[in-house]
Amino acid sequence: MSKLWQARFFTTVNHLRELPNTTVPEIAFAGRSNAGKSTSINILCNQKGLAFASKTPGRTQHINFFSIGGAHVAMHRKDPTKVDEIQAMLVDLPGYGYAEVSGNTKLYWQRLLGDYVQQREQLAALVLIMDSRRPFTDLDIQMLEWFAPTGKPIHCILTKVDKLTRSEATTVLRQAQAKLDSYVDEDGEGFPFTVQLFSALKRVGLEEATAKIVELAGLAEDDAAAQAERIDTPDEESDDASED
Ligand SMILES: Nc1nc2c(ncn2[C@@H]2O[C@H](COP(=O)(O)OP(=O)(O)OP(=O)(O)O)[C@@H](O)[C@H]2O)c(=O)[nH]1
Ligand SMILES: [Mg+2]
Repeated sequence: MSKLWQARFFTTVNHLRELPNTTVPEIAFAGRSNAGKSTSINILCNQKGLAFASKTPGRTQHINFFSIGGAHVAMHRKDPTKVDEIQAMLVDLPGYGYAEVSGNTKLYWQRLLGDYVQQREQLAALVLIMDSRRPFTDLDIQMLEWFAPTGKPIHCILTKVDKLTRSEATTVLRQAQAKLDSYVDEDGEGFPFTVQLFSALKRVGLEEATAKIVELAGLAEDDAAAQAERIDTPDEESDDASED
């Protein structure tokens, strides 16, 4: 059972000033409207109705936070003792590039998204969800370039691969990898960008995505630490246990 399965709805945010004052790592899911962000969150968390997925593009219009750890947090949100138990947050961002929203609304959301990804200290990594049939649209690139200067990781998920043949999928993955490798900073250093294929429908790449997100959210160490505690490992065995 993956840690992500514990996810619960935490809060919805419409303005930056409403962002929760939690300090745990956040993993945000960004991507074009209809790319499959909400569906991916549901599959990763093994809960059908957690994030609201829809056939209608532009469905997720607020920033939705899902907490991991901390029993019944949704009900005890105001109770700091419960909030303390939260270990990480998954964040479902509104999709961009949705043609039907008016210019002003679009600008408002674009700015909110930009500010959130560039300024949110708690944000540990970005998961960039892209339709494998048309990855790296202009707005995806903009998102990538907004976030790259933070030096934090971006994990690209090329979803809906069930719509591609095996050889198409292989090509798409190779091209995406090359695209990400082409980003270098002023010193010629690459960025911590990774990419994988995924299908929520066929559950392709589910294990890989889970492991990656658990790692990025800092939940992997927690798991290892909890396990060590349970087994009560003597000191001399924990060669790589780096806590002071
Ligand atoms: N074939 C296929 N369809 C998928 C997959 N993942 C999502 N979809 C479909 O894509 C549509 C959009 O999915 P959502 O998860 O709502 O997309 P979103 O990125 O959250 O969209 P917004 O909330 O508008 O930003 C839905 O009809 C999903 O059923 C997949 O892996 N394969
Ligand atoms: Mg959505």
